[in-house]
Amino acid sequence: MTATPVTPAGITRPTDVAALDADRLPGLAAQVRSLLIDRVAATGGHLGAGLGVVELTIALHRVFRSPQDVLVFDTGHQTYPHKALTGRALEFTTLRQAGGLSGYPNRGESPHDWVENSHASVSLAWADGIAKVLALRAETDRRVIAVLGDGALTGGVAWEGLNNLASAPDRPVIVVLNDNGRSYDPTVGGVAAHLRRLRRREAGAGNLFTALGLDYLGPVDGHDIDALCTAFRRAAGARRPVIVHAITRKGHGYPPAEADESDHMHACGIIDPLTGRPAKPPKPTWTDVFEEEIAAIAQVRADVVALTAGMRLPTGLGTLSRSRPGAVFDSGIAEQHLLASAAGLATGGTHPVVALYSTFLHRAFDQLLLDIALHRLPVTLVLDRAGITGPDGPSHHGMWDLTLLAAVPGMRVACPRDPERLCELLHEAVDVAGPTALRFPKEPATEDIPALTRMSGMDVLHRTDRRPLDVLLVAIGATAPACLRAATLLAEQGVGVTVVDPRWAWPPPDPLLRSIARHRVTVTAEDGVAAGGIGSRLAQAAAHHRVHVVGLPTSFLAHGTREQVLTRAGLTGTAIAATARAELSRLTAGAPSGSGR
Ligand SMILES: Cc1ncc(C[n+]2csc(CCOP(=O)(O)OP(=O)(O)O)c2C)c(N)n1
Ligand SMILES: CC(=O)[C@@H](O)[C@H](O)COP(=O)(O)O
Ligand SMILES: [Mg+2]
Repeated sequence: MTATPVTPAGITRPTDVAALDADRLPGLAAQVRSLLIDRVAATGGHLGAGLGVVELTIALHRVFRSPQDVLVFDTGHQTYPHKALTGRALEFTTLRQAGGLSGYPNRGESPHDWVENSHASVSLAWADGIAKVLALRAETDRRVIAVLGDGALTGGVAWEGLNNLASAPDRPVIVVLNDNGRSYDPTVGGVAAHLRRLRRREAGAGNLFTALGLDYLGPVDGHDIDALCTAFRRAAGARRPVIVHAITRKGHGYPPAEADESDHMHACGIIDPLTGRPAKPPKPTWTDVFEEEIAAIAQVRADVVALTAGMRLPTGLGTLSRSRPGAVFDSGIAEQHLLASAAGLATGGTHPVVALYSTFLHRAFDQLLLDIALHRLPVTLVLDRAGITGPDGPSHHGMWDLTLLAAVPGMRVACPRDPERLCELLHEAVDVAGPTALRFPKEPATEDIPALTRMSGMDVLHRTDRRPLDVLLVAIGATAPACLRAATLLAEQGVGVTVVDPRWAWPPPDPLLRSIARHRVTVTAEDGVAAGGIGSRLAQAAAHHRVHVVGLPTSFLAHGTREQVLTRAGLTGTAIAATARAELSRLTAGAPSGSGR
């Protein structure tokens, strides 16, 4: 009689995986795969990467004893199988929803999760640090395993990791290289070429890893559980730093993902699980607007080139890469290299446009400050996913960029309020002979918000007729709709409101400081941390006037929909209006002014 199939729901802990008869493992893999497809189809999330590591994750949990053995996943987008095999299978109905399962490892969910940061290439550093502390505590019976992708291996900090792991033969970290040949695009650069030669066992390929001093096991079929278990046991027995080179296929086992040449369904929205097609036709996004405009600009500006860190399509460089292939440069997942290479390109007379997600700028701040700004080079950063991204959670919100950018000498920061202004400001930015940045949110392209008038670059969006200049609302970028909503609420309460959009939010246009001086109260709104952001710098610049900053708290904001997170953070029209009212009341009562947030 055939045994009943093992379902992930029946796996409450990794030892359940280890205890299974080997002939039941293919069934378990099939069950995990269908769980991922069914659940991600219903909620949206990452798919291709997780499908590619189902067998690899089963093998990890058969050979190693998590959490006694430490499993560190790089980037973390591929950990849905790991979550399914560590007792969370039933929670996938809440995936990436407020209060529900995170799309990345999360220490609050499970002792089997270690690194919540979804930024690539740091798993080896984490593993190195954990191995060191285990050695200090003489806990030599615990193994440390880092699982990183071939894309993550194109990041410089991964090579810093290999360098350090190789320096400590007595601290045996096991590196599992999940090589599916893809980042989003096929992985680029010399590392990718070397991995291809190793995959093909080409004679004379050499081996970068053994040359550094690690043992190398592979290439191993990353979908053969038995072969993987054998390799992992050998790696564990080596008692020295070792890399297991597993060859996997991104999207494996789900034909729509396997057939998706763009990125093997790396991430998807709500889809029909049978076809893999979106349940609803996708709406045009800000990224789409940028994609079209940068291609149009580059058609007439031969000096304009575009740069990406392994994210050509997600950052909207697809059209340009097809219309002018030589104008788009992909560094791999290497933002620090990307920005310093932009400095080199700019020195040579081009105007580089560096397309990044806002959150990934953090690791290249030094290159922005001392390679680009110090030399006052004409580089434009286009920061997508700025502000609250939502379901991707705290390590993906693009909420620190304004604070970082405003601290850079000579930096000019454009914050378009709508797609029309995105196009306008992009054209202006590529004409600036110095460092500029332009940022926009992850959401469908909003309706254009026309201005009543423009004063030296600053747009006036609303004025309450026949009312005094009680409140000035300064809308930074995508907060304009919320500020206009606040103006309506305040006007209903008899408050005179002016709403302005500086467009170039930093440094502030002169008319903005004059407007602040003319109004009783100023409230600024930005989808960036309030501390050190545009508003607090305006407050500083207009210190003798009442400026109240509505912005995001300096804290890590959990995942949820963008609207839920913005509402929780008080970045809504109602909350902005309440801030203005409270300040006016304090003024009227002669009470001391409240501090900015
Ligand atoms: C520093 C950084 N830059 C960009 C990204 C966006 N990103 C997420 S996954 C990914 C591709 C990762 O490729 P790989 O490591 O090979 O994993 P795979 O998806 O193939 O399993 C990228 C570029 C990121 N998470 N971190
Ligand atoms: C893990 C990672 O960094 C990317 O996959 C990111 O989650 C994609 O974000 P979008 O879905 O907003 O393109
Ligand atoms: Mg990969």
